[in-house]
Amino acid sequence: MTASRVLVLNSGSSSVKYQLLDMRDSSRLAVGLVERIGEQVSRLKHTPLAAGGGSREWSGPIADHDAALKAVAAELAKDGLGLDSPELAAIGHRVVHGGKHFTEPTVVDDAVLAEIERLIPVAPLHNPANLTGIRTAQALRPDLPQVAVFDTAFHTTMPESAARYAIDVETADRHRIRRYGFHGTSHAYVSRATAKLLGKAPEDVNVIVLHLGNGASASAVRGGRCVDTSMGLTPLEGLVMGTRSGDMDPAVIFHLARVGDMSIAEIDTLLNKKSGLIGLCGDNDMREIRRRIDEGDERAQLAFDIYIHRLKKYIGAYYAVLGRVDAIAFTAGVGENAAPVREAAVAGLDPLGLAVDPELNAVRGDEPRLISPAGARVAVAVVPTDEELEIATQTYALVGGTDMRAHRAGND
Ligand SMILES: Nc1ncnc2c1ncn2[C@@H]1O[C@H](COP(=O)(O)OP(=O)(O)O)[C@@H](O)[C@H]1O
Ligand SMILES: CC(=O)OP(=O)(O)O
Ligand SMILES: [Mg+2]
Repeated sequence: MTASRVLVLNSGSSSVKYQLLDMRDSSRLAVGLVERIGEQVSRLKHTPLAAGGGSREWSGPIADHDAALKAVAAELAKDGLGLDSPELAAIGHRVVHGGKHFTEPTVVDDAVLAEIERLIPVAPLHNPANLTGIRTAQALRPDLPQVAVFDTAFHTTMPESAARYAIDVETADRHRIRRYGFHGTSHAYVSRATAKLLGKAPEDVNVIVLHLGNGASASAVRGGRCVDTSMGLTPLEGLVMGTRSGDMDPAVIFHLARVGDMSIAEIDTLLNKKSGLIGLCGDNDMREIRRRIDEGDERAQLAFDIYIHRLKKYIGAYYAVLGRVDAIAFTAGVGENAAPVREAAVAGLDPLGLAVDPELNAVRGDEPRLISPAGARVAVAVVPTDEELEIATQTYALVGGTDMRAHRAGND
């Protein structure tokens, strides 16, 4: 029996999403989520799809990502899908910051671990959790290849004109300050899937991808290669997000330090965790914000308007960067589910060939779909992302499994 399973771990600052896949047909054997790690009550939800059973939920304290992964391993073992299985070929890890160095999925060794650790200052919310996930997985299965798939990799094709900040070149180079971009696994997957939806090869289409989750980013993809993206040195730049400010005058930071008497650590927390939608209206969940707007809540409406204004600016900017745009693709939690966000983001852009058909926009579903009117110059699409499948596919290909690229969205 050849090992054909891949476990994918997507460790966030306070959560772990995981999937166990059988790469012979890319089917999911189990999926799950551990949330609120480090809080008094953490929650684990495990769904053993292969076993046909329903979801199991568990609440209780899970102190850190090490404990979280051990709890996941215990749940998998209950269904005979434990990490000790000889059918497991590799474990694939989402690693958020890979710097300039990692342009491809990489089998983890000590040097790779050291580099991920060195990048912690530029991804303080994400890289420590990614590292713990890898180390715990290594301890559980020292014989298995651990593969790191980097959020930054897809963006390494950006030209210097997009990747560099206009600051002193020597200072920037000394501290490796440049725009790296994130959510690259999603931007890559979704731009390919969008080309497929249009019945074209990725090389032949220019796409603006809007990844709108809790973290949010836009990218301009020309012929399958990223030419610009909205996140920068860290995942703080760009769009308005659930808890992050996105773009603002950097002098706000000096002002808060000098006049507001705040420390750098306090400002960091303010901009990363207490800004964006939650800072503007007290909620970071778009469902809740829409509910409040329907009740006439003005703060929620203003937060929504600021979110949309920024999104629209990026659509315009990337339209100009690409020159010719074939499609705009909405993805991730907000992009896939929030029809009012999609409608508002393209409202008034008819002169650019952009419009949304209200009936098509109201359709819900898991499949990629067009929401622009028939005959529109630019296709507007909802394209569900699947970072876990993409990580599994890249991981399996790297460790010598059958190259599943033909099965990936957009390539078959
Ligand atoms: N039905 C829905 N309507 C509007 N927004 C939704 C819906 N479902 C999820 N969301 C939004 O998606 C967000 C989470 O997106 P997701 O891509 O899962 O984020 P992340 O991976 O960054 O945790 C939630 O904060 C919520 O605002
Ligand atoms: C990089 C990033 O912002 O990731 P997430 O959306 O998972 O927080
Ligand atoms: Mg996400």
